[in-house]
Amino acid sequence: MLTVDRLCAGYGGGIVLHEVSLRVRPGSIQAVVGRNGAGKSTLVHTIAGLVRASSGRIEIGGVHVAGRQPHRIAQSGVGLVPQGRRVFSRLTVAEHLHLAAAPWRAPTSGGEGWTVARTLELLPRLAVRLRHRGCELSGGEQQMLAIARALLGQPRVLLLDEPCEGLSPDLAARVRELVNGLAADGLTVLLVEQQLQHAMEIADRVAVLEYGRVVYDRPTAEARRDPAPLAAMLSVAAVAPPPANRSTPRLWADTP
Ligand SMILES: Nc1ncnc2c1ncn2[C@@H]1O[C@H](COP(=O)(O)OP(=O)(O)OP(=O)(O)O)[C@@H](O)[C@H]1O
Repeated sequence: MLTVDRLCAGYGGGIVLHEVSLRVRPGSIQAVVGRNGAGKSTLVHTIAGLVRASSGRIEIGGVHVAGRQPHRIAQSGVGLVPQGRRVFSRLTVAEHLHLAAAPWRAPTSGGEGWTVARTLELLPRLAVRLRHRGCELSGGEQQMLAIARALLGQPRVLLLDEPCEGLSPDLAARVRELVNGLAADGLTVLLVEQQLQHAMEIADRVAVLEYGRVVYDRPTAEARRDPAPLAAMLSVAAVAPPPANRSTPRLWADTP
């Protein structure tokens, strides 16, 4: 369970997040949408410890982690897939994976844990690119690598900051399928998305951030039944397709 309670955070004394509260259950996906500059990245960075919370609580499985160093928060079971992937251009895929799979990282979820072999099974495209450097990968491959790297940290809470940004519609749909499968396996997922429609395809709840405040947070099914408030907040058509089946994680094998 990820609990964020009246969280305030910002930069250089300025406040960006104003008393943000969210609760994300294990095995569920909480989408956070909002306009550019609303504070979505600041929220995931604060949960990951990259931005210091000025007040409020962040709990992972009931343990208060706000104020800890980022590596301690990662050890508590928080994995971050950052906006823009942030893969190292000069390191190979194999080097990224072996660095991320540090042996001190025991599974925090009590499950079998993520190994390099298991991530390659989930994301077989990476297996054929092991010797390629970050700068030689396509956008989709870089995104897979960013997700694999986060999984190797043995997260029980996965934070994804616009993982579909810049991907073709087909690849973006596969990333969503993958995220959906990870939630089906029990991960707690907080997904920052620009596209409301895409968020609603897989999320259990949708929250809207506006000027750093949560102005909407409802189950997706409810949002789908009454899309007008969301549409008004985001100035978009909030018609979404029915929920995706969350049963089996699908493999992502073919060429992106
Ligand atoms: N490192 C930083 N230093 C100072 N201000 C920052 C920093 N990062 C973000 N901000 C400011 O915080 C506010 C929220 O930015 P943030 O990146 O969290 O928004 P966002 O909702 O993720 O936007 P986008 O959808 O464009 O990625 C903005 O006003 C931004 O200028």
